[in-house]
Amino acid sequence: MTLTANGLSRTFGRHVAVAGADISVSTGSITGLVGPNGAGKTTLLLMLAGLLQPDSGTITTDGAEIDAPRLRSMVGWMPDVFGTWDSLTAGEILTTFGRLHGLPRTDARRRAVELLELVHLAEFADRPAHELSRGQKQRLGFARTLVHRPRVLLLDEPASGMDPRSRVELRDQLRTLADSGCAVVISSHILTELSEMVDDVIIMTEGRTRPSELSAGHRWRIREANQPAASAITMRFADERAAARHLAEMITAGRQVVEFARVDTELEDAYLALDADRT
Ligand SMILES: Nc1ncnc2c1ncn2[C@@H]1O[C@H](COP(=O)(O)OP(=O)(O)OP(=O)(O)O)[C@@H](O)[C@H]1O
Repeated sequence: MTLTANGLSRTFGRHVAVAGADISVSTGSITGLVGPNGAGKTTLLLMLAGLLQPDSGTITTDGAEIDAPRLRSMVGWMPDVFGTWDSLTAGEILTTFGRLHGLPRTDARRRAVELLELVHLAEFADRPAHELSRGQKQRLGFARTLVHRPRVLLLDEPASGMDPRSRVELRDQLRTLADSGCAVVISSHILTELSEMVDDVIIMTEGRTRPSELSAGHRWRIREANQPAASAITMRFADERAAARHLAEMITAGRQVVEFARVDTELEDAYLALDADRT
């Protein structure tokens, strides 16, 4: 399944927030959405989630136009600030969302238990949401996003309040979800982290989208024993297997490799090379 938006635009009063944005995401892939503050990322995601009416443009799934209610039923939307109903417990919040998505009561309860376990909040099932920390609320927000088993996940800065372990888990969970048939879009300003988890990147500036001009594959830094750090070399490999093959060849040839690591600043470099700035 492919979700495609063409020429999406949205203005607020006289301010053009999104100006003819294009994006296409498919099952199995994780797409990063990056851009400066005010570039229009959240506005674009809201339109893709069926929560904000575009002024113009089309949204299709596998080529067929899709209306907002159907979009809402297939998309899981995780906003950057997750408002909870503070007096409800974590379990009640997820059950309520399940019910709102049309699950029968017992299924909604079962799904809530399953999701609280997934995000390691089972012990908070019966505690009111106001007792959760910011990162815990974000994990609950992620669980809420998954309640109706969406086929498309749109996540706006999902990891900003999470601790390192939760971030790593989120990254693994997103890959598992993509592998099991989800298309994932994730907006983030943490570019090194993003580049570790995405297959594609869309850059947004002043309401417009453009594919990132990242080359295929990744660069790896290689240093041999007694080689000064400054003279370590970098090489580009198509994928991890190719990198591992090269490492094996070096070792077989008796080279004393002491550093062999992926360089994850490429997205950051491409971003900083943009002329665009915050608005
Ligand atoms: N409801 C609104 N009413 C008026 N202007 C809005 C509204 N929502 C967004 N905007 C404006 O539209 C532009 C795009 O905002 P948006 O939130 O989509 O940017 P963003 O790329 O998500 O930014 P950030 O990285 O800071 O989250 C901004 O200039 C913002 O001020």
